[in-house]
Amino acid sequence: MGIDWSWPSLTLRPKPRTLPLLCLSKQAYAHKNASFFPKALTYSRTKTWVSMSLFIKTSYCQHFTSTAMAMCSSFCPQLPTRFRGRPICSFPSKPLFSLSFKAMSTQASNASSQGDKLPANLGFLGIGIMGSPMAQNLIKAGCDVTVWNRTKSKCDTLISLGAKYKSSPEEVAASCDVTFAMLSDPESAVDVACGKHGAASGMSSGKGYVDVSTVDGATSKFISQQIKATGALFLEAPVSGSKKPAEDGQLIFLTAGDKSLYETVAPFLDIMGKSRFYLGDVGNGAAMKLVVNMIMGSMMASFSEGLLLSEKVGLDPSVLVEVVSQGAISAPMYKMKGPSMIQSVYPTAFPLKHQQKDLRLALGLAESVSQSTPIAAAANELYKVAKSHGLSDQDFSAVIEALKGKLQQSTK
Ligand SMILES: NC(=O)C1=CN([C@@H]2O[C@H](COP(=O)(O)OP(=O)(O)OC[C@H]3O[C@@H](n4cnc5c(N)ncnc54)[C@H](OP(=O)(O)O)[C@@H]3O)[C@@H](O)[C@H]2O)C=CC1
Ligand SMILES: O=CC(=O)O
Repeated sequence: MGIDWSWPSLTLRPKPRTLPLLCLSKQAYAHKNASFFPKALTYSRTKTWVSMSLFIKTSYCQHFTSTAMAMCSSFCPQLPTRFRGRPICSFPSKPLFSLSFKAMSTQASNASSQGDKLPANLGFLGIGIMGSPMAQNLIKAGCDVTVWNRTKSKCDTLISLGAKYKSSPEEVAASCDVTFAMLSDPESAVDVACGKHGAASGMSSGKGYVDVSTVDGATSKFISQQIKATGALFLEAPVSGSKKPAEDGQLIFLTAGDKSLYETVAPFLDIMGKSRFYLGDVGNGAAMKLVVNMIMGSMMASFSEGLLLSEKVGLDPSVLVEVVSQGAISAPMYKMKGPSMIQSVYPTAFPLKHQQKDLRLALGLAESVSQSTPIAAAANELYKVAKSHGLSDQDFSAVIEALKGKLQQSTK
């Protein structure tokens, strides 16, 4: 086996004082203590965890060691929660500095012989706006990734980066230990998981299926049943965070389902994301995601009204964006999307059709528990109007156009 003993490279702030701090090993992972420093646990192309010494800035040491100790004492803390007593685990998963690994040692036999076998091959189904950067981050981290997408050409970049390609979800699932899926909506998620030549046909005991698409709980439970009927494990793991967070590995995973699969895939979630929540039974991750996106859809609709109203009364909407950004109602979304909305430009990060789908599903969730959600219902109508104006594939901030249409009609 080719062994390259060069040091992992480390990005530090200017002129750091450095000192040797610790050595992480597969044994650390076996004791479930290594999650406090996920980027240090890199899975090599030769299918093993690596031991490595790290050098970090002196001033980080106190924070780092106390964090490490806290995480060692409790890998999976039960945080107080009002969510119907469901267990919630949250892990901020980014270290205080970034590492890029040039080299790995090769001790593959040790890892598997000691029962801490980790997934060797990852599958990724659905190479769209989100799936592409997520899979790319896995590949760049050294994972062995096999991809499939309905439109094959979207896999080309990933293949050029080293991904393998299979011609059906079934073949991907059959050849991989864990398969991730990032599909548009409930219909496509079911089709890819359970349809003809779907992933379930290639699943079996010892494998895992992680659905990161945004779907409703009923859909997720159906997929879970189909996957688990094969003997495999299932985790729902929708993400909060858009195209840029996906590119930057800064997503927030909202997971639920098989806890052992959650633990198995945690290092991979940490490559793609900045934090992860384990929310208990299948359906809870979907519900959390829908509530978050219900709020987001209403916020964007309200922001759109504000931008247009400010302009109509003679204010500069870009000053409004600045004022909002400095106050208690600030949200990164306003500052990020406001300037382009003022220019009537909507470069797609989160397609409007997906935001409307999420509002529709959230309203269904609310109805299932007789919760009144009039603001979200009104926002949903606005997104439906925007869709009917042909804006489905624009960014969801294009919802402002639906209000312009109404204003134009009402002033005629
Ligand atoms: N974009 C964002 O900011 C975020 C999106 N999400 C959620 O992530 C999911 C994916 O979103 P995103 O990547 O933006 O969407 P895209 O529209 O870019 O990608 C959708 C993917 O689903 C595939 N697909 C759609 N229909 C089918 C079908 N019938 N059979 C097989 N494959 C199908 C598409 O394949 P093809 O290329 O062939 O069309 C594509 O790979 C959605 O559930 C969305 O709500 C969550 C967080 C953020
Ligand atoms: O689902 C969209 C997001 O930005 O999160």
